[in-house]
Amino acid sequence: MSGIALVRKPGPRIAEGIVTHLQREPVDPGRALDQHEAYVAALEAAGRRIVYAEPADDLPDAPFVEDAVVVSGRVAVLTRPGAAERRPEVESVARTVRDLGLKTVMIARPGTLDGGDVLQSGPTVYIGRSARTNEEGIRQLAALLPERRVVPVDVRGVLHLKSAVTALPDGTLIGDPRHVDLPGLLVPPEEPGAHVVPLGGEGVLIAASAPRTAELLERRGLAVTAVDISEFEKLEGCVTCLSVLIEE
Ligand SMILES: CN(C)C(=N)NCCC[C@H](N)C(=O)O
Repeated sequence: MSGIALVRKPGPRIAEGIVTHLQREPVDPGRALDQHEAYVAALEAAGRRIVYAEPADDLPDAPFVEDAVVVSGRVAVLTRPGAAERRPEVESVARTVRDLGLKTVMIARPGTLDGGDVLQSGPTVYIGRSARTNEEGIRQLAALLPERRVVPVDVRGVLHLKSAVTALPDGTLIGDPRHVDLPGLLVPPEEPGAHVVPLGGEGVLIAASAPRTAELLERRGLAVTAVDISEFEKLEGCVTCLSVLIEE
């Protein structure tokens, strides 16, 4: 698949990232960097051109780059993250997407929106109503993407919509009905199995912590690549959070 994957390397302060629903565990920055390199290599092997946002080593959660920008076609919506300490991440991501020639628009106060709450599947954009994304953020994103069908979704007990549900290449939603009410969910056998990144065609990227889901998806004819992202999972990250896919 052609296209870009926007990513950002984890910095030495990654272990200080925000933890909301999990018990804090020690995070090894060196291991996180190695895992990030393997994640990037998997996207590259799937044909993506890798573009790095500039390092933001003072901002521990900066590698979760998906929360700073939502890209729809050639429009990049710069977010206003719900956690105030994550807002400084957006400026450098804005520079990168402008350098790529995307038109930038932004979510403005009092709206809050994290990219992790935005799940795009075909013509539909599901937007999580979560502790990070408010009603005004949803309203603004819908107004900025008038050609898309926007579906707000309540999120319970997890950080983001995409902590609970993502989409397979055929549009099937895979996720956990304890956290979202969406019809026709394919329920994965383990929690991190709810997170997939489409790699093009029948390819999907998932976390190595979801081996039974990998088997389930392979039985459905998908080509699964698994990557170990344990250090990011300790900070409530998942495979989607570490990249933004941009079509060229
Ligand atoms: C879909 N997900 C989960 C994301 N897009 N982002 C994860 C951000 C994790 C970070 N420690 C935080 O609490 O903000």
